[in-house]
Amino acid sequence: MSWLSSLFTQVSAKKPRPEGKPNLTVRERFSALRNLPEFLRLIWETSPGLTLGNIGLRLLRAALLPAMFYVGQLILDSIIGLARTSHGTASLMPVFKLVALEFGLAILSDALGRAVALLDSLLGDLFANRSSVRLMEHAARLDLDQFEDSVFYDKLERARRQTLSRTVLMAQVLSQAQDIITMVLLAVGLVAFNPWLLVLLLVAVIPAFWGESHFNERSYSLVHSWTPERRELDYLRQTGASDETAKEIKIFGLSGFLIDRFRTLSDQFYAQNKSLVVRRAGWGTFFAALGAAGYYAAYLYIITDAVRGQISVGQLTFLASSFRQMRSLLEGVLSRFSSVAEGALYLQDFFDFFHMQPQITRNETQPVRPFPRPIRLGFQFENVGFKYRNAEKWAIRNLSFTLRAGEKLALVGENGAGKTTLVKLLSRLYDPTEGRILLDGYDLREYDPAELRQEIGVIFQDFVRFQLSAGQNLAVGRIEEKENQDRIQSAAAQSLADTVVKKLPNGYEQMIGRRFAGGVDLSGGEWQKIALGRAYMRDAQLLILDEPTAALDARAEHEVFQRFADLTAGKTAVLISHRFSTVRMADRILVIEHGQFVEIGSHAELLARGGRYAELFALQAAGYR
Ligand SMILES: Nc1ncnc2c1ncn2[C@@H]1O[C@H](COP(=O)(O)OP(=O)(O)OP(=O)(O)O)[C@@H](O)[C@H]1O
Repeated sequence: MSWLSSLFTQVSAKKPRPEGKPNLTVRERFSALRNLPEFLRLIWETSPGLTLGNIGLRLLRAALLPAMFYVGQLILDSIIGLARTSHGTASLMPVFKLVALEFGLAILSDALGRAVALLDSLLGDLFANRSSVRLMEHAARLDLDQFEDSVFYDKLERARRQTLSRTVLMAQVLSQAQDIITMVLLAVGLVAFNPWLLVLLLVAVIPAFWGESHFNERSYSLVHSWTPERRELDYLRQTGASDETAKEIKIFGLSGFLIDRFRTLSDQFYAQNKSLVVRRAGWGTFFAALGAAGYYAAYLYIITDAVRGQISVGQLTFLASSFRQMRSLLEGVLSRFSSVAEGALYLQDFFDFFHMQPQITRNETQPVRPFPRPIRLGFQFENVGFKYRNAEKWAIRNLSFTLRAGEKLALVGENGAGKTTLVKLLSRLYDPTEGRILLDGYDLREYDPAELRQEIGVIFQDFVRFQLSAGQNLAVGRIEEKENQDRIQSAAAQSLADTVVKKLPNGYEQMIGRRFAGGVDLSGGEWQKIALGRAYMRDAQLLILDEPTAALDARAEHEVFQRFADLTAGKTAVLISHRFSTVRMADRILVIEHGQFVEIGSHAELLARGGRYAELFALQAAGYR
């Protein structure tokens, strides 16, 4: 039995499991079970009442089956007793009572089954909802940096996808416990009669379980190792018959070529799969026969005892039914074990996700520094360097400059120079890898990140187009003020979003974006005006606009900046733009290249200096001549 030896090598040698590959070693299956207590605790916390009810009903149901078998035994024995002694004259009342009892138990068992299914589904729905809320709450606490790690992201995705299957896992775990209790109760009866019956049962069932696991793993491996070919098969099938490809397939006469390749590949897969399913069917028959042999051996043994008068006919049926039931329960428990253990392994992703902690938090050990109002000195970059997670090169390096309080600073640099990165460091979406950023002389890390973000209004170039109403899309700039219509309307007026809203059929109530019914989509520039309005929703001390006007037409851009200068009077502002017509309005301009400082100064100073800025400015100006 080569499969048997391969099973044992699995137990002893743990192989690395490629990502997404579902076949597990036995050891992996067992060790994943350690996640179950924590999982059960979460279920309990979801609803102690429903959980208690569920467990209570299942306990009752677990005990019902042995009770019914026992009543069956009593019925048979009393029938035989009556037939022997009374020759039809004695009262049938005791038998009727027993039958009525069995009938009652049968109805109760059915009702309990339905009640358990109902509680499973209610508890499962509630658990799925609570898990999604927990997941969203925890994800909101984590750092941006963590979302950019592909391993973390896979974990989050898997944790998210697991929400539904975890409710299945919950029902499986509870059913497993219920069946085990039924088995223990039935086993007590069998052991009381003869312990060897239990041994016989295990001998009959366990090989079938091992066989099942082995062939499951083989099919998974086959399917897994054939992933590229199966993708190719899908591709060939689609390419061979689709509206997009039909034209070229006909003109070039490619159908024969594609069909031949499809036929070759699918025949190879068929051959390999056939050998596996034939072996599986063969072994399956053998194991089923082994199980049946165990059952009939036990049956013979019990019959012999009954014939010898050592047990009654009622006991005979009780034991035979118990044995048969135990066999099917044991098979069920063992095969469910595989899926429970696999589900428990996926729980690991879920828990790993929750064990992850954000790095950018308030320092709990030090008293938090109150945010300065107003900012007096500004933000000072001291030799700041930053490298994205898993990135080879530095996005920003050796950067030193001061963003003075109250000034309007424009950032200029080619694509990928590090402008957006600098803004993310200012708003503490990331912390510098090297060096530090000071605010009024103290490290930015000494302030509460939540307070810092309240004082900063940032509109990123890839701002979010929320599928919400126009008013809500503005209100996200300060969500606490979502009911404050005056504030929303004045923010809209400041960013020119009011001109967009006026044209909408339902004004501020109009759903924008196409995802939901009745939604109206906007042009790129119209979206940008709405997004800009978010910056004016808050009374931030530092305003950052990352390419805020890229999609605006020339007239709108001019107007936006006229207003911007007025509206940010006395506030600190950072502007990122590739348009020099915008940039030149700033008090000073910082030029960066490959994440490094190049020069800083006013438009006039930089032009006079004749450096990089003057060169870029001349280049763009030439385009307009
Ligand atoms: N999340 C990220 N992970 C890894 N690298 C990143 C990430 N974001 C940006 N980078 C890299 O960091 C460098 C600086 O990017 P940044 O977005 O700051 O440039 P930018 O000056 O704003 O460019 P643009 O003018 O195109 O908006 C680029 O080389 C970019 O590829």
